Amino acid sequence: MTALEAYKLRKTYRQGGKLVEAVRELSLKIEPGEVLAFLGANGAGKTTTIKMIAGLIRPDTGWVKIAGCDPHRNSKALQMLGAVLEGNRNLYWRLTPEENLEYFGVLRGMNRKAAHRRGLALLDRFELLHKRHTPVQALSRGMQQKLAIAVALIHQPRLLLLDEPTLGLDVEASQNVKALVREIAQEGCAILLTTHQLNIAEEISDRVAIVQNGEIIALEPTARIVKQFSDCGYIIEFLGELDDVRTRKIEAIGAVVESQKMIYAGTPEGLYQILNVLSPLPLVQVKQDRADLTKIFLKLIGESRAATVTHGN
Ligand SMILES: Nc1ncnc2c1ncn2[C@@H]1O[C@H](COP(=O)(O)OP(=O)(O)OP(=O)(O)O)[C@@H](O)[C@H]1O
Repeated sequence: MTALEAYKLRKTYRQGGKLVEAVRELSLKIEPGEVLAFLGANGAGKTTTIKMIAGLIRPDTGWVKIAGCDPHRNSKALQMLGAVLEGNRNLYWRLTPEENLEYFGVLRGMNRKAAHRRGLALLDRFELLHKRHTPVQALSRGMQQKLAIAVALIHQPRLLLLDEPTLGLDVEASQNVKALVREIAQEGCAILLTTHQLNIAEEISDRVAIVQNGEIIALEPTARIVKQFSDCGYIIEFLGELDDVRTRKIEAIGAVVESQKMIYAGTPEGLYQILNVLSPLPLVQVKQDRADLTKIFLKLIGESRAATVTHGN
């Protein structure tokens, strides 16, 4: 059974007398064992979507089903959901890992003994068994993050929501969490992952959804999207200041402009148009580059913005 189905979700907020359409007709599905990376710039609508999926915000229209159950109508859906949403705030800092796991297991409807047993198994698997009696506040950040994921898995959910699981972790802790995410998926849990670290998304996701202005602008297998875009990325480095008019023209072609550099993943014709607009600023180099998710993301966001400018909305 499909682990997550979200259908035409829509949410509008009222902000200082103005309406903000945070999410508009957003649909997605995740199958068991699949990791979907949910990507988007700040304010794109990711958190609002995830909160609607987690049953924390009611959509204006549309619906969510977790393993066939709507979290807004049937509390059973929440038994099939695990979430690590805002950092590791799902933990009690003064309690030990063992106590946290048992507490949350019972809260999710498990009997105490079963929660204890599963908690110990998770601690063992997450290499935290030696810290089981240490208060959470005295654990390292990486350990806290692993524990937060363990707590979210205590009741063996079908769907795990992970918000920035590797943020602020060092290289080793980050590798550790990435490997765990893959393992959890291999055991059949579906994972919806949000991150701004696109290299992480590229490494561990099966599919990528890119959201902009509350809408999905790309939803594809990660390998396919990277392959599809390979060899079509250009980095253009130049000297001097680019004025606003020329910046807007170049953005309208679909490039993403940074300081003294722009990234364009389009056709050679588009590249020449950009060079024309740039002229007579001195060029440092124009190089073709292997596609990675960062460039693809910038390209799609750039194109989508260009389309918005062209259509004038
Ligand atoms: N409680 C709220 N009241 C009013 N507007 C809100 C509220 N929450 C979010 N918004 C607005 O909705 C839009 C989408 O916000 P959201 O937090 O879902 O984006 P996001 O993709 O998670 O961003 P980030 O990557 O910065 O966390 C933004 O314009 C934001 O300002």
